[in-house]
Amino acid sequence: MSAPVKGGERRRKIPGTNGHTAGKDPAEGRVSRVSGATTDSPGRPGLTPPPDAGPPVRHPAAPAPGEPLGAHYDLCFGCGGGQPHGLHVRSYAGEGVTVTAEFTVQPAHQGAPGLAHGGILVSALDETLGSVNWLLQAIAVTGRLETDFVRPVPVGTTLHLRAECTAVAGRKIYSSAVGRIGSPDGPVAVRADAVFIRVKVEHFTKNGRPDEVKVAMTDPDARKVARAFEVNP
Ligand SMILES: CCCCC/C=C\C/C=C\C/C=C\C/C=C\CCCC(=O)SCCNC(=O)CCNC(=O)[C@H](O)C(C)(C)COP(=O)(O)OP(=O)(O)OC[C@H]1O[C@@H](n2cnc3c(N)ncnc32)[C@H](O)[C@@H]1OP(=O)(O)O
Repeated sequence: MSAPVKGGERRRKIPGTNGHTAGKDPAEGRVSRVSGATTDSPGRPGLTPPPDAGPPVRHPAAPAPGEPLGAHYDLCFGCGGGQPHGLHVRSYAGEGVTVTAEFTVQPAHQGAPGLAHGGILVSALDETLGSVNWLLQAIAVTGRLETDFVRPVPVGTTLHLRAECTAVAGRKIYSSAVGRIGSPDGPVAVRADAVFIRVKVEHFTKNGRPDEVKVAMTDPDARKVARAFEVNP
C-alpha cells in the first residue's frame, strides 16, 4: 500500500493497469478522483457513466430536504434498529438528489484496536449511497462500489456522510459519497463511487425471504419502501 501524501491524495498502481494518471482518455476507463488510477476495463462494467447517461431527476414524491429517511428494514445491518451491533446509520434527504447521514463508530465496529474496520466504513458508505435511491423512488442494489480510505477513523467518531447521484443510464444509477470526521466540514476520511442497478421486487422475494419482505412492506415505518414498490411493481 502506498503512503498518504500531502492533501490526502495518493497515487497507487493497480495491478493490471499501467498506473494511469488523472486526465487520461476517459475511453480508457474511469479515472479515480482520489487515486488517479483507472479502474474500468473492457468487458467489465465500471463506474464511468456511458455517453447516453442523463442527470438524475428527483422524484416529485421524494421526501423533503431535511426529512429523516428512517430505516428501510428493521434488521438491515446499516440502518435497522433491530441489529444491536448494526451501524444505525441515520439518513436525511438533502437538496437535489443528495442524502446526508451520520454514523457513530462503536467498539463492535473495530478492525485495529480503537479504529473502525474498513469493511464497516464501506457498509456505511453503501448504506448512504443506497439511500439516495429513495429520492429517485428506485429500488436498486449495489453493483459496484469503490472506496478510498483517506484517514483512520477512531472508535467514538461520528462520521458525517454525504452522497449524491451523479448520473442515470437505463437501470444504472451512478453515485458518489464522502465521509468526514466529526462534522459535515471535517477532514475527509473516506470516499466512494458506486453504480446501483435497478431491480424489481422479485429480486428480494425470489432471492431473499419472501415472508420477511411481506412483513417489511406492511410495517408503517417502511412505508417508503412500500411506496417505492408501488411505483416499481
Ligand atoms: C425486506 C424488505 C426490504 C427489501 C429491500 C427493500 C428495498 C431495497 C432498496 C433500497 C433500500 C434503500 C436503502 C438501502 C440502502 C442501502 C442498502 C445497501 C444496498 C446493497 O448493499 S444491495 C446488496 C449488494 N448487492 C447485491 O447483492 C447485488 C447482487 N447482484 C445482482 O443481483 C445482479 O448482478 C444485478 C441485479 C446487480 C444485475 O443483474 P441483472 O441480471 O439484473 O442485470 P444485468 O447483469 O443485465 O445488468 C444490468 C446492467 O447493469 C450493469 N451492471 C451489472 N452489474 C454491474 C456491476 N457490478 N458493475 C457495473 N455495472 C453493472 C450491466 O452492465 C448492465 O448494463 P447495460 O444495461 O448497460 O447493459
